[in-house]
Amino acid sequence: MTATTDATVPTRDQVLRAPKVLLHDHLDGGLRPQTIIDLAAECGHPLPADDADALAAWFAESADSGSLVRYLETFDHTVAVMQSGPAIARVARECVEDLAADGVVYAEIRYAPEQHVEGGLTLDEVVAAVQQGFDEATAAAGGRIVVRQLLTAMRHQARSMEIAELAVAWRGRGVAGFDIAGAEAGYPPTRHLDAFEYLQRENSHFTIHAGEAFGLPSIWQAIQWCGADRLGHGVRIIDDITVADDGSVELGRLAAYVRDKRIPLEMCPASNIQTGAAASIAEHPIGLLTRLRFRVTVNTDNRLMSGTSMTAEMWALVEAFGYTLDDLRWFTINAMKSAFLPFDERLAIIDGVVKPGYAALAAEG
Ligand SMILES: O=c1[nH]cnc2c1ncn2[C@@H]1O[C@H](CO)[C@@H](O)[C@H]1O
Ligand SMILES: [Zn+2]
Repeated sequence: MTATTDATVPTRDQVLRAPKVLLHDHLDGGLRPQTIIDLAAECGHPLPADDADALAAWFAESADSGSLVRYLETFDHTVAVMQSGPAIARVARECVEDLAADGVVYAEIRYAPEQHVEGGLTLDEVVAAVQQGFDEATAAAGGRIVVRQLLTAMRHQARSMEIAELAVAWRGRGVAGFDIAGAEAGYPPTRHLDAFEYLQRENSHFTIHAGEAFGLPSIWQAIQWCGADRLGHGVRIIDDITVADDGSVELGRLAAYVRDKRIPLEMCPASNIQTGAAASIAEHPIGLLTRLRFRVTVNTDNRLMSGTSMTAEMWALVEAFGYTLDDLRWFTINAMKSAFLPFDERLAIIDGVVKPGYAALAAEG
């Protein structure tokens, strides 16, 4: 053991206090239950439950269906109450407050602007409202957390080019990249090839939800046709890896490419169990992929639907795999290296925040 690392298994309190980096978290999947109730009352949206605990339970149960499509239906209620500037700004502000309280030091938060125009907002006004909420909360947190937006286009819709242009227009003003999300089967990433090609010409960054509810062809398209910088989930890359009875491992060409190129996997264990992409945390491919040193990152996906947090995700991994502070530090540095932030800013967070934070925990013995 060196002075700055620790090979002991942390306590839950240490996981909470450890600096954490979050690359995959949906703004409309992380509302506080009470906020949904308040906003629904303001805009007259009927909810399936009317007190905060019952509503939280409804989301968790409804999302627990084993199907991505059914999981996504729960977003009807969160998106419905995020249709005005003040409502969106409040959700964005509270998101940052909740992440900061959970020990997150850097986060990229995504949502689909096209889903927030029912109340008459323009796409630009939606992005501005989110940014206002982020700015207020990051200022209040006194620099303890840095937050960027990722703009998502819905893969079953046809607005990806417009959203890609919006991401480029807002680059440097709080937006760090682009994504596509929604039901995966039947909506391959190549459907949005023009948007991805445009972003590449603009030297922009993007990630693609791929290999969650659909397998290798989706991952292959996302990387080799669309040029994704990172993979949202990417769990099905496991289908291209063979583990023999003697424990030896063979990577197929796609899995080898993903590992060799250090393509970041935005893994979201709790969400994957709800949508049926993995049977349990202990059986989640993150264990093998970590052992094989893919560039694995740990994420929440939807804190409301999965009743989760960065601390809860990491703690579940500690319990299932016996991960040490060194392992959590590795996930965190992997994530920070993979962020859509300029290199010098990534380095400043790794050297100025992540490493000292883990060193302080290691010194606790
Ligand atoms: O795990 C997921 N896979 C695919 N799509 C998702 C997931 N979580 C959320 N969304 C979709 O992304 C939209 C914008 O944030 C959400 O409204 C939801 O439909
Ligand atoms: Zn997601």
